[in-house]
Amino acid sequence: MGPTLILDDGGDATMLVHEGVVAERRGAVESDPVPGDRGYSHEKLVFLATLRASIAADPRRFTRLAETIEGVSEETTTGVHRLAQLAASGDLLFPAINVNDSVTKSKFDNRYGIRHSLPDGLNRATDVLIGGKVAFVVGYGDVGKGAAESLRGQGARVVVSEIDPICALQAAMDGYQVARLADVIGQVDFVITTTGNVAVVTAQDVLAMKDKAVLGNIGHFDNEIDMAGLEQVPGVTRTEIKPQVHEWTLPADVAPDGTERPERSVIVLSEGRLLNLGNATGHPSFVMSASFANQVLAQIELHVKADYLDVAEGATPDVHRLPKELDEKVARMHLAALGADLTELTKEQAEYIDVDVAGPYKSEHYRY
Ligand SMILES: NC(=O)c1ccc[n+]([C@@H]2O[C@H](COP(=O)([O-])OP(=O)(O)OC[C@H]3O[C@@H](n4cnc5c(N)ncnc54)[C@H](O)[C@@H]3O)[C@@H](O)[C@H]2O)c1
Repeated sequence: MGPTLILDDGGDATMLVHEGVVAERRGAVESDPVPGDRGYSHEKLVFLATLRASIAADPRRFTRLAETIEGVSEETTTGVHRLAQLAASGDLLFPAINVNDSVTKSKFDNRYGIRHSLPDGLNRATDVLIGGKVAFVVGYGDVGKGAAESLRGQGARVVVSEIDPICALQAAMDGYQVARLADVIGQVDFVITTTGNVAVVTAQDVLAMKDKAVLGNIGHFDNEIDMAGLEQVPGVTRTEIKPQVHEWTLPADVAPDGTERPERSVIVLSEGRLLNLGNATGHPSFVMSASFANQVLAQIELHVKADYLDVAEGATPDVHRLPKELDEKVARMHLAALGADLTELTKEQAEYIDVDVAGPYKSEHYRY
């Protein structure tokens, strides 16, 4: 018997099973994309090569696996996005629990974890002083909020870009300059991507960067910064300063506005992959303890087949969040280690605000 549960981070194992089933049904794996194609990345090539090798060795491996798997719990924003796409198209093969959107995951790991591990990565990689410099954070979601806060804490002047007006307004109200990357790129010393989106820093953006500026991604894949596009720039060279730290020398050229630009270079961290993992040791264990407690609870829910995971006759599986009671339980379990004393509701207060003394204390749509 094969595995019955997947515990995923980024959706790779889940996608391998789903795309494996499709490829086995078709008897072939899709052809490799080339630089410039939608979805091209080094990871995608490795993914497709893995599928090809699997089908050659065992043409029904993923079909069998999909039959025994009872569900998946997913750790991160990008993986949840992929699950949501599969559920929307009716192609999700088993129920999924979105661990990322437990409050005790995304509002803690994505924010407070990044607040620790972003400066850790920058310092270990470069030891460049952050104070007094200009730092640009692309995206102001949970990861962007932690990134901007940590850079400001180091004394940087932080500029944020957003495509979502709510997050852009939050950034402005938090006191950050909100600007488009292209408008200020020539003045910034650090560019950090936090979006989980594709090509938010293009090769043209890199060409416009200040000499010796530092560029890093703490969002997701190496296509968030268009690394494949950067490699294609004529005359560009890459020198390894130390593992995971590369100086990309850009040839003298003429900018789109006609200005002549001399030879210059930018420092790219972790080859465009997650810099807090490549240049440092990721998040500290305490914040990951909250994330992994959610994962353990989600795996138990899948194993015992909690009622809300049932798939109705004729319906397709869906993506669920953990019940709020369990989210509160994770937080409750971490309070004592920080010396935090929780106030207990009186029965009268609980009735007044219409909750149970034991929780949950907030409605599902409360945003924290
Ligand atoms: N490095 C790590 O350790 C770590 C930890 C947690 C999450 N992540 C990853 O970080 C990424 C972001 O996670 P999150 O929880 O902050 O997600 P989120 O959805 O809360 O935030 C992403 C933000 O990026 C914005 N955005 C999208 N495209 C943009 C663009 N072109 N320009 C500017 N802003 C843009 C969105 O509007 C959104 O506000 C995900 O890929 C997630 O998987 C990484």
